[in-house]
Amino acid sequence: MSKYALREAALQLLTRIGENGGYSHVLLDREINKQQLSEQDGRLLTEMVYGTLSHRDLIHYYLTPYMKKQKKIRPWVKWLLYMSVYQMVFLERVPDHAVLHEAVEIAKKQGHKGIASLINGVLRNIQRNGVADVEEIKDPVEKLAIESSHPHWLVERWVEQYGLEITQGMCKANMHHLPMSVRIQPLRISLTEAIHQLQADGFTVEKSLLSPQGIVISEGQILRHPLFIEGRLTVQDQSSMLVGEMMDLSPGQKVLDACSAPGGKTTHMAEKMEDEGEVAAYDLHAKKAKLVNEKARQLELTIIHAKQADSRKITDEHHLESFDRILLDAPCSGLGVLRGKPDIKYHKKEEDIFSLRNIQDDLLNEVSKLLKPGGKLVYSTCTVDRHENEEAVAAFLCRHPEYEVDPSFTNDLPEPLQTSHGRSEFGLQLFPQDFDTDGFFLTRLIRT
Ligand SMILES: C[S@@+](CC[C@H](N)C(=O)[O-])C[C@H]1O[C@@H](n2cnc3c(N)ncnc32)[C@H](O)[C@@H]1O
Repeated sequence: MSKYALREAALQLLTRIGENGGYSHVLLDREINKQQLSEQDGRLLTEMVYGTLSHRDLIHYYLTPYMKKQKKIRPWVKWLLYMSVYQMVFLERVPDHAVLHEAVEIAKKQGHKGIASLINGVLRNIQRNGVADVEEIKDPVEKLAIESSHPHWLVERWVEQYGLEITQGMCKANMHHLPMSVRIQPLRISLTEAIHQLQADGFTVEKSLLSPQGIVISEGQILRHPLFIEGRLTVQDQSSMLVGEMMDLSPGQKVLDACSAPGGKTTHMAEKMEDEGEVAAYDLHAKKAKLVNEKARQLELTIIHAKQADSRKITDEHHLESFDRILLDAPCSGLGVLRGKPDIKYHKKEEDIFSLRNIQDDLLNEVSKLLKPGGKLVYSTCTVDRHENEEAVAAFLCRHPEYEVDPSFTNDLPEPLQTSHGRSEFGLQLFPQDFDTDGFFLTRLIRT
């Protein structure tokens, strides 16, 4: 595909995602497959789309002084400018004159001479005079929000909860690509064998520090590899692997996974149980519960039975105090998983945190009734927010004096996490910059 056609495709995707909020990874994959793009073209298209989206607010800041006289411009014109400025400022290997020339050509073709001349004027001015320095922004929260293109309310909230330094680390990590990690199905392949096979096939891999089943892949297309296709390994972020590691499972137990789809943690638990015992898995949506059963089949695990149910009423399905282990991997605001999908940070709303917390409280209250005395309950979220994490646990413990944080929780954490600054009396908050993972929270409670 010519560079011009690639830029046109990038512009179409950006306008659609930026204005209508389509899922960037789904639309990008679809475009790459539809156009049958080479690996190199696919990478450039992804770079232009993801790069522009993840730097949206910073680019807007750069453009503002050059757009003062402009009244409203059409969305595609705005995205053409954003995309061009992204390439001029951040992509060193693309010469400015090529970016400028092609932007003007696209403007002529899709609009008219007037738009082409606007694009030409703005981009030439930027080429001549450069862009503003964010250091000029005095307020540190505002500066961080703009330079990392995160919503102001979120940066403010994080700074209040975790301080400026940790927030800076988080925002920076969210601007970078998340390395892919996979989990071996240990009943079907050993870690050494999997690493050996992947290396022999040209992959660059290393063992995870957080799970003995985890492999971090820095080079190589795992989704096309036979080990993945045959279900000998599955894709899972290392932070999520921690859950299976911390459930303290053994063969023969009866386990509840209250919010299970798509089944990453359900299958991990069944592996830890050597596929002996029972995992009752639920999800609010029937279609999603089906995904859990499919994943279990793919990985050749037989003890998982997933069904649709609202786990806020799960005591309708089971006897009280009947499970050895319970996992509540709760629906959450997802503020820990902003890095893979650069546009989702713009759609998050602070009020969602409060409505989700109500659901988390209801779920915790309900599932906790099903745990046997002496049993263990893991509560986890893929978010970074005290209200949904530490505070949710603290409030639960107040309401349920029969529960406490498992005193051996910290000692059982993998070695690198034992001294992590995210530990508190209520659990462990993993920040995305700590181990280059998603942001994640987990804790283990016991019923005394
Ligand atoms: C964080 S995701 C779970 C991810 C899953 N544990 C995994 O590792 O693959 C939360 C899930 O909870 C489900 N959910 C939300 N509210 C629920 C409810 N009231 N009862 C059961 N499931 C619910 C959502 O549909 C979503 O699939």
